[in-house]
Amino acid sequence: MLEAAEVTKNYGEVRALNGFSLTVDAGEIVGLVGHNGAGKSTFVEIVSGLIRPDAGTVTIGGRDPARARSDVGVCPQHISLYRPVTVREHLRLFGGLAGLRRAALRQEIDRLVTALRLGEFCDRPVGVLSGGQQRRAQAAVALIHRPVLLLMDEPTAGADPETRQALLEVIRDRAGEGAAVVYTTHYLPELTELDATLAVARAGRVIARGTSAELLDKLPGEVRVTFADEKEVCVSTDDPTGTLVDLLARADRPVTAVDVRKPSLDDLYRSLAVDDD
Ligand SMILES: Nc1ncnc2c1ncn2[C@@H]1O[C@H](COP(=O)(O)OP(=O)(O)OP(=O)(O)O)[C@@H](O)[C@H]1O
Repeated sequence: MLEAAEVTKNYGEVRALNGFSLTVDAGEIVGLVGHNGAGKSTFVEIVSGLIRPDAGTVTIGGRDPARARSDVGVCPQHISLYRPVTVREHLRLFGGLAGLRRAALRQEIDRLVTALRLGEFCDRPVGVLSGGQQRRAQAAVALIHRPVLLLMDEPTAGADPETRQALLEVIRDRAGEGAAVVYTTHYLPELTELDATLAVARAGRVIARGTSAELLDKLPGEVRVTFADEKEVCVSTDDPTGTLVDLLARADRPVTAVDVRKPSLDDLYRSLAVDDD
């Protein structure tokens, strides 16, 4: 659905993207992670058709982003809604612009009002809503025309657990119906909940891609043995079981505790996304 190859984008001296490549299939959720400034939002803006790359290619269902806008739903990192306009009016406006007719538009609005729990504030201007309510409204605007590619740029930033849960459920449902999803976040447990594959960005390119299991498999685990005198031995190892057996066999004092820690998504993030400088 989305194919990006060797995309480069410079802002003056700053190289925001430096050979960024990513493929996302229909029905796939890709968790795009990476430290601040890695290039995630710049990539999302290029795929949205908002800015053009300096080099490289991006296609959405085989088309240029500028020609595929109606296929794409964008939830930008910063709220970009009209403050005096109500949530329902936003949904009518953007649904109408995307070509939804009356009955279909009403049905789609009703679905989103229920799924994202917008009912209580749907007829209030965006400007008077709380941050979490605005987040839900922004997501609804991204989803109203049932896009086949969803670009969600930190959609749950600052959201409370209920808002987060509602957003994740809707995104999972849309992927289940065949939408391709690019989901950027700094909150990695969300990616497990979404059953997302991962793309790790660093310095303007994707440096690791795969399921979390595949990426975690390449990381060492940690074995910790505590002795009766409260001294500890902690070893980073590719073979935790073998290492533990070895440490216990060589122990010259009573052992009071052992702990084998498998690598976590946080370890993965730390190992792959640290800046070079
Ligand atoms: N409009 C712009 N003008 C100049 N520099 C920019 C602009 N947009 C982004 N950059 C720079 O490009 C680089 C990549 O920024 P980008 O916002 O894409 O990163 P990000 O991975 O989304 O970061 P974050 O996690 O903080 O949202 C950064 O060095 C940033 O300062």
